[in-house]
Amino acid sequence: MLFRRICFSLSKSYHNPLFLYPISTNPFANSQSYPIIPSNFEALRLGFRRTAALNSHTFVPDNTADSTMDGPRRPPVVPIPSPDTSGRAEVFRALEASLGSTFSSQPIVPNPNPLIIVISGPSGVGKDAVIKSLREVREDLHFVVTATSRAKRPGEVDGKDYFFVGKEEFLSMIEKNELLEYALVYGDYKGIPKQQIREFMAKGCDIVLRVDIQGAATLRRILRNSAVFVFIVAESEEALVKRLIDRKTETIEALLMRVSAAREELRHLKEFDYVVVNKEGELENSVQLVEAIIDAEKAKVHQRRAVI
Ligand SMILES: Nc1ncnc2c1ncn2[C@@H]1O[C@H](COP(=O)(O)OP(=O)(O)OP(=O)(O)O)[C@@H](O)[C@H]1O
Repeated sequence: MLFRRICFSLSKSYHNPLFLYPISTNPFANSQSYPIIPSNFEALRLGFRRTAALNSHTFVPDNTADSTMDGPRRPPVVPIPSPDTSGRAEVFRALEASLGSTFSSQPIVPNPNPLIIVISGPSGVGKDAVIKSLREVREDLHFVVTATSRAKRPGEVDGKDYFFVGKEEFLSMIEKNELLEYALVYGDYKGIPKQQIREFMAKGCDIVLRVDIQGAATLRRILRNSAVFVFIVAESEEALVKRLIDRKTETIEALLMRVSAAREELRHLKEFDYVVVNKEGELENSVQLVEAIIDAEKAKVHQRRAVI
């Protein structure tokens, strides 16, 4: 009851700072040019007058003004010509003069921070397929090339498929803390070079990292919420297994290992920020959804900020 009374008396108070907020804040104002004096049009519109006795952000109701929102208005101190009869520049200047400040040409919102997008999911769900299509439609993304200690296979291109570095060099990269994350996979090292990420983030590019579930878990520990984690999944276990069989790239042993690992890997879904169900024959929709996730992340008011 006491709380309600306080709220009621605050809402009645003309000294309530919330009540005054729209007057004292002008998001378009360039405060370098003129001091912001919210004295004329806006104040008159709301039926306030400025008082010298109170501080510059404080106003009291002007009983001489018409304080109803829809009633007749007092003309602004600086007459503003109608856009119907005057040029845009003239109306623009009059609006500035009336507000007592110039309109800034600075962007209202700064450029979004470069984003790190971690794409992961069980084997065979379509990570590579999604990334391949994404590469074609988004030029502003940098797809990180992983470093590996394994030998180059026929047809592989250094710097495109992997950075092929010898085992000695890889160990030296670990020693110098040059890798964001690394793992020993079937006797070969694989890792993400920090320098490559730094270089492209400095150019304003968003970064895409394609890692397995274990890699994603490690990156989550390192990057926490500064990166966005996307889990790609097939619509069903059955669809996933059929896709892997059709790919014809695995031996029977490898196939069995991948499908049994996939079951366990699906449990990690909750550690991700987004899930994309890559349905059979609907690869394009999945790519569009990943794009929408990136766009939504770039439009966030509270941006992620990754420091590598
Ligand atoms: N939406 C889809 N519909 C039908 N086939 C698909 C779809 N997405 C991917 N594929 C096919 O499924 C197979 C597995 O996809 P892909 O190789 O991209 O999986 P992956 O997640 O990268 O697997 P891995 O982790 O084993 O490398 C490929 O043959 C690919 O062309």
